[in-house]
Amino acid sequence: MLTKLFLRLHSLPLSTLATKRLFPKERPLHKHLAISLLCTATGQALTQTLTPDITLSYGPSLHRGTKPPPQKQEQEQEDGIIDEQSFSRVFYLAALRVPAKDCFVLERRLRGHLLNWPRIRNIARVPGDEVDPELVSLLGHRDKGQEEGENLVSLERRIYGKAEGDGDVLSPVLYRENLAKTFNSRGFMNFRNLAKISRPNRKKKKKRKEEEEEEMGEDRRGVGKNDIALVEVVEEEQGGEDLKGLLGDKFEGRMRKWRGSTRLLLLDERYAARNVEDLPEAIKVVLKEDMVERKESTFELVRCRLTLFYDYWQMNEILESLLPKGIIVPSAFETVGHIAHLNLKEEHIPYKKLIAKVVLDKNKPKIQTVVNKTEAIYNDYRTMQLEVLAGNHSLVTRVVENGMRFYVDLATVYWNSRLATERQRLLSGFKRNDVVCDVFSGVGPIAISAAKIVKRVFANDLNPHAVEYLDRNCALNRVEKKVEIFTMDGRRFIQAIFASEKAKGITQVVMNLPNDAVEYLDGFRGIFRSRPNSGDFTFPIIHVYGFSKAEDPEFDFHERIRIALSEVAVDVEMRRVRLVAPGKWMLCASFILPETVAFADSTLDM
Ligand SMILES: C[S@@+](CC[C@H](N)C(=O)[O-])C[C@H]1O[C@@H](n2cnc3c(N)ncnc32)[C@H](O)[C@@H]1O
Repeated sequence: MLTKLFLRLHSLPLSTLATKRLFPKERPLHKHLAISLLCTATGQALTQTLTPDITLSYGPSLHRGTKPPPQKQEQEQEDGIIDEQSFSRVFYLAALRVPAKDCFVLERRLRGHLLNWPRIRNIARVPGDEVDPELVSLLGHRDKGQEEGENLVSLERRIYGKAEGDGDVLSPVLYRENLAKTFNSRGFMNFRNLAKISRPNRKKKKKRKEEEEEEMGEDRRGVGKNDIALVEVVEEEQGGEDLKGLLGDKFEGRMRKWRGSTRLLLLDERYAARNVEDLPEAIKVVLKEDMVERKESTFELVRCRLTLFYDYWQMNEILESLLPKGIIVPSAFETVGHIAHLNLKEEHIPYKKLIAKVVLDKNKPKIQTVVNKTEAIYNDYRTMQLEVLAGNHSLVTRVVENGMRFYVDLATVYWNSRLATERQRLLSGFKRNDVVCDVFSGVGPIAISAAKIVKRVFANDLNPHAVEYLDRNCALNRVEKKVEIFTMDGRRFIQAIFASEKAKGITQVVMNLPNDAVEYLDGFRGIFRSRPNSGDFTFPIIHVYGFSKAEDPEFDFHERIRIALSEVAVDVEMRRVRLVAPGKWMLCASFILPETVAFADSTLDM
């Protein structure tokens, strides 16, 4: 059943319009949700309804709308397989069909009355709404006082060489001659040679097309269905001239009024079941103005169906509906390059593959792999035990931080994107003449970024995989000449580097191994002991990271530093970096290596 309103000047005032013509069966929202099965004329099941949630009476929600009938047999939900079809929801709305060229002006005017749903454009397109302007000009416009019938006859003559009642068909030669005389340059499209002369060159044509698209403000690729939603007109006027025969199947029913390209302005869902006289004044004014201006309306009110697909819904909406009630929906994850890194709780484990699939689906294409940390970090290299739950199994990824690129293999090296801000802060304190010594460098986020600022960097890590990536990343960021790489235990590295000639210029030392770095501070005791006291020494600034669960984390950390250095008078600048767990702080302490420590007698047992 198709119904539409065709507004004509004489039909004013709008309140006199027969309400039933517009939406023959009023279907207010609550009724709509209550219907268990809506049947089409052929008796097929059209929709399955959902139990309405009274608390959610407005806006798109998986608890609202109706489910379209399944297209294929619903499958048992397997591990990690999501029945995407079960997330489709159908909403019925009213829309104004308007000429494409007017849609943006009207959108601005009617803003408060249009559909305002996230990610749904209130200017919608349906298949066949685009009409070649040349065809429109061939038909002419009724505004010019020409009857539609005349337009059709003239169009038929131009396309077929004859119209109904014209008698014999013209001979091809005469026909072409006739055409050549009457057509303007754009009318030669069907005749190759003539078309070549008259067709604007490709570049110009492309430019014109782009301009037209820009005018329309839309991307033609978005016509009809996209991945998140589909708008279809479900009720419109029947009758009128059928131009299908002339223009092809896709124009069936659409071109009867021959207005050219059109767009749908989706009206706010409150107006879904309203008749024209019940629409707000702002909309009625627009309709009236149109009729006055053009002698007959080019606007029509249609009923349409908006289907929202799996891709429309946000991650939390999908997870909420997938997971049993009472289970907290995992909402956050860390990302390292193309990898999403979950930290699932015990209660999530039975659903880990489903959760991972949703995370993957909702964060493509940036996320290609979803992993879960299977146990806390205990090993020396601070690497994580990861289980790949969805996507590709490659844990080698590329991260961009601070304008630098880093290759990382999460299976063998440490990386934490959450420290990016802290690293940035640390780097902001480095100067051109600094020489940096990164004792626990990992794949180089500090060392390599520092190398762009400072004179020289000595970077060390015990993990051979980390050092391999450090080397690769230095080359990738073109700092290989500035960075000298070592693979040693941190304490021995400190001893070795400060025993060498390199020690002279070292101004900054970074010790980012928060679990244990403070224990390595004893490595500085006596580093200059064997050198003459009058020598040219630089006492570097040491930046050491640590965790503290104490009530006064700064005091606690300071105490541990003093103990490690066996020195009471250490003037420390302390900063809280971030809360890593409830009650557990990560801190950064910065201090100048005390002279007493550097020349201390007690050294490490080598
Ligand atoms: C927390 S990570 C920090 C890495 C890097 N600074 C970053 O911000 O990504 C600590 C690094 O210290 C390395 N490491 C652990 N124990 C070490 C030791 N005894 N000597 C040297 N490096 C060590 C680990 O392999 C790891 O790469």
